Amino acid sequence: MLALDIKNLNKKYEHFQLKNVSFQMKKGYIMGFIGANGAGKTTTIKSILNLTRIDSGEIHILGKEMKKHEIELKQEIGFTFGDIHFYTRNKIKTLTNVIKSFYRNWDDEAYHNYLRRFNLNENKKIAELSTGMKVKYSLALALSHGAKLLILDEPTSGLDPVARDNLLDIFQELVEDGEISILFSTHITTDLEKCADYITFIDNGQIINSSEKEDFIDTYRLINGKLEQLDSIKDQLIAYKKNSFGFTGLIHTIDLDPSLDIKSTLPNLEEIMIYFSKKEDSHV
Ligand SMILES: Nc1ncnc2c1ncn2[C@@H]1O[C@H](COP(=O)(O)OP(=O)(O)OP(=O)(O)O)[C@@H](O)[C@H]1O
Repeated sequence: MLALDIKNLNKKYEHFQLKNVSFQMKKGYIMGFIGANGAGKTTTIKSILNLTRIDSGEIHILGKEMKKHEIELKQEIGFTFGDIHFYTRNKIKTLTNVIKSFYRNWDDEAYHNYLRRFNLNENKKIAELSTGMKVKYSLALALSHGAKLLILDEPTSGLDPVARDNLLDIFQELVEDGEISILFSTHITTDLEKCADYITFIDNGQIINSSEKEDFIDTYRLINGKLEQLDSIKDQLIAYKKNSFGFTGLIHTIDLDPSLDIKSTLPNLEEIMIYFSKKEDSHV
């Protein structure tokens, strides 16, 4: 079963648009959603959650069409956007009491467990929370109403390395029994190397690739060549950088001619993102 099925999502702002965004996420897995600043991650997430109006497209969540079943589906979705701009003069406890009243399956025991695990004091005011504490509090809320799909916008940014590592462990525990699925956007590609099963990469409003992590990486090769080889391969490269030894470039694996005497290695996610960000200039 699919936790998420997005088809041909289009959304236009004055200076930006999501263009035919389509991807699917299987139930019980963790998908990392990556892309540079301004690539369209938050806009996609808000569109999925119907927090912004889309121009066209179809969104199915847990087998149901979001447009038709929004109220019911919102019970099954936990989402966070990190910051909290409301009820800031109130204590955590007060805001929780408001939020929990919206959820049929609110689990107080789970909520208090997460507060303890995240070292959060219910008597602190929202305005007194650090960025990392706000992220953790948002997550505690998202995790305490029996959500089957978690959609988290940059949940690890603002967290220190220890808190981030703890959170990634929690993600892995949550998906273990195959019932919960997690989509999270991030810039921190090492988080994905640790815990994502699937990667979806958005660049300038378009999905470049969405696949299992190993297949995703295997789609590309990083090559190191001599300057005199550059002309013969330049057109196939996604982008390249010249250096004092020659050049390094990113290429689609299928475009790499094995008969060429050029060293190639598997890139990491960060390298893939960096070269794509330079694609428009064709070289860096
Ligand atoms: N309400 C809006 N009105 C007009 N343009 C918007 C609006 N919200 C976002 N945008 C534009 O849409 C583009 C994509 O923004 P979005 O927040 O989706 O990117 P992102 O990938 O989440 O970036 P980041 O990693 O920086 O959070 C940006 O150019 C942004 O300026």
